Amino acid sequence: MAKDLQVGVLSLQGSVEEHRSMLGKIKNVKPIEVKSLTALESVNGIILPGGESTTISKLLIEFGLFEPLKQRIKQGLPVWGTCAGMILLAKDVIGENPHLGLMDITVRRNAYGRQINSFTVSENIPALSEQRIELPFIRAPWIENVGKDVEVLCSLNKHIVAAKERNMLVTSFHPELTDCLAVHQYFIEKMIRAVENNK
Ligand SMILES: NC(=O)CC[C@H](N)C(=O)O
Repeated sequence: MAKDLQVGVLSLQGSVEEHRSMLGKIKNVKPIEVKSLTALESVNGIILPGGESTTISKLLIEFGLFEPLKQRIKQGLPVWGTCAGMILLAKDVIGENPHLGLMDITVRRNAYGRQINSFTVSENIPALSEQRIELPFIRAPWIENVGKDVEVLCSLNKHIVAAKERNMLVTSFHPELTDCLAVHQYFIEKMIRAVENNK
């Protein structure tokens, strides 16, 4: 029988509950609230949720998690950044200093405009799911450039909104606000379970 995976959600600010509730619906997965070093050390993978990237970055420093998280991701911990989480992972943020600076992407914050310009589209992303999935965008960033090791998973109107580089997955949109578990399942099976099976 497959061993339970401890899947963390960085729980400092943002859409934390939504991700935890999605993880709670997946078999053999234990959602873990990560806001301490001990919790960070215990997880097999981690989700950096949407919210406000500058706030989450400051809180990471305040809680003493910034460097430890950065190191664990560098060492191969599977990570999925949604929206603000994508901004946190980017090596390059247009007009601002980067935060964790780990993934070879250039992102534009609030690229789609303000809260009022939030929208949902339905797309086929064969790399992530066999079903069509709903993609809610909320003051979302997009990716303007990717480095050579980055795999582009989805573009909308020529803007990249989902990508992967080694152990890092990023999406501009919020699957945790839909009732479709496909992207969570992808992260767990294809990224976390894959690493665990190779240990
Ligand atoms: N829904 C989100 O995560 C929005 C991201 C937010 N606009 C930021 O720049 O951090």
